[in-house]
Amino acid sequence: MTLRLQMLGTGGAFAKKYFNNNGLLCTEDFTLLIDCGITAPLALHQLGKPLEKIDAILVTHIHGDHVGGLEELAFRMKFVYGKKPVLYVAESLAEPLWEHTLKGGLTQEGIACLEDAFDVKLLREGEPTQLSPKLTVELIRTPHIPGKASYSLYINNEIFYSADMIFQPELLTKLVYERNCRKILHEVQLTGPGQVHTTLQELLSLPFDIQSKISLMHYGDEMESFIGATGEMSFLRQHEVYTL
Ligand SMILES: Nc1ccn([C@@H]2O[C@@H]3COP(=O)(O)O[C@H]3[C@H]2O)c(=O)n1
Ligand SMILES: [Zn+2]
Ligand SMILES: [Zn+2]
Repeated sequence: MTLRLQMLGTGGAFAKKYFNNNGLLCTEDFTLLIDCGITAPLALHQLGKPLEKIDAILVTHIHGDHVGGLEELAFRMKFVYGKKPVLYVAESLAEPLWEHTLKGGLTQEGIACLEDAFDVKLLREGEPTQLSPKLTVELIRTPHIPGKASYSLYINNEIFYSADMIFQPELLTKLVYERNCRKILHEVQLTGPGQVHTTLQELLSLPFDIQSKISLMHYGDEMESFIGATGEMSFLRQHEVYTL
């Protein structure tokens, strides 16, 4: 089953050389935008991708580099295309996404709640959900910021796409050895203490066979100086199209 991934950006929250870590995941008949950060509208414009070609958006957690572009997207879909974008979101994130992030900008006549701006599809953690005939996504809650929910994705029961997350070696080991995970798209923090992210040093402690499945994303502007220093892992490049 062919899945294609094109990252709109592969940068961390403060990167300036790279757009926000948001990706277009495509089957032959469906395009899912994974996260829609502050830079997503500009990245889509530069790639020549019209918003109406996006069939749905899925958000992993509530940080600007993952949801900061939703206001523009919703307004342009409404006023330019006359459409309500489909939004997949974890049950636990729907209310805070509206109350804490989108309400201020989107509220106006005709828009009083998240469902007025988006065709909201709630996802439950641990329950694989079919988004289209060839695309199934399961949310796996992974730790990021204490007290804030964040969800990584298990795609088609074989590809792990990490949200921003603290290193979870047991999860990665279990996915590879017990759930036949064949590809891991993982966030990485190259320098400084991880705290709320996974450091390169932590990922380098994984067995080589797991490392060889990992592509690194959500990195800082210093990425180029780490080429050749990532063990069996490689860097995902923004705008390149990968067959997964
Ligand atoms: N305890 C924290 C919380 C946040 N941060 C930084 O803020 C960014 C928010 O977006 P992010 O992509 O999750 O990356 C976070 C950290 O860089 C951080 O460095 N330490
Ligand atoms: Zn982030
Ligand atoms: Zn985050």
